[in-house]
Amino acid sequence: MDAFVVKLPRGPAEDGGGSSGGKRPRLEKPGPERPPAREIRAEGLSCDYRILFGKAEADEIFQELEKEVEYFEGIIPLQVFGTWHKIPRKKVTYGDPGLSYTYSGVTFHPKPWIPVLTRIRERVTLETGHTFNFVLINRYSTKDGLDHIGEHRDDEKELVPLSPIASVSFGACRDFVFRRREQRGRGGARGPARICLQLAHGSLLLMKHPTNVHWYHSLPPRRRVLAPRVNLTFRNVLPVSKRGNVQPGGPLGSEK
Ligand SMILES: O=C(O)CCC(=O)C(=O)O
Ligand SMILES: [Fe+2]
Repeated sequence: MDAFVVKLPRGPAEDGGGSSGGKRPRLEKPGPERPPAREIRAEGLSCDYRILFGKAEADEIFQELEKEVEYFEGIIPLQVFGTWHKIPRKKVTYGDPGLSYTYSGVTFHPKPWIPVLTRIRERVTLETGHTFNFVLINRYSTKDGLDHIGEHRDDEKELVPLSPIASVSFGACRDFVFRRREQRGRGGARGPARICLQLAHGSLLLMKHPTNVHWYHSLPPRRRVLAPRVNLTFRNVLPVSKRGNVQPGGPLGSEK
């Protein structure tokens, strides 16, 4: 059996303040609305998962996201093994002025921050101690559960090296699957090859280095999930002046 399912709601209790320690202010105490944070660890994988927003606040933010976020219009090309496709979801980026990233050879500039995104970003910073200058938003629609994101790593050269990625989800709870980059074989002596999480409404998954070096992740199609889902990945993008020789098509490219 190669799949390892992390049953998030019933795992061992962790410190609700996250892993980076220090003197960060602690938010409300874990309670029925706010279960304790959970560390997810495997060889080369280090993530923290927690409920960041209780249901009422998550509902309110989700509604505001649905009203205020303006997704990129038209067909966003996705090149997989040399063939062009339309991405199977909606997508947009927001961020600090002057940043840019290249997707399948096309350079995009993020839209300026809007209040609902600033609110989420500030809460993520308060909770994790990390700051972020950019967010990639994916919306998986209601139509048939087939909207998805294929297997990829968030390892673009435009990202600040070693910086974590904070993934915040609203709406339908969907499976999120990590798959180890190197299949080691020989009885799986090095731990699980796959880890499946369920990312709940209002949750935060903090993906820390070196997760995106050693593990791919995906959000597979789920025909039975008919409710929409919005996911925000907060990132740190290098200002253009500080970038090395970034290859066109590489940054935030491949499946994204
Ligand atoms: O929707 C998700 O949970 C994952 C999104 C993702 O992996 C990405 O935007 O790079
Ligand atoms: Fe990703």
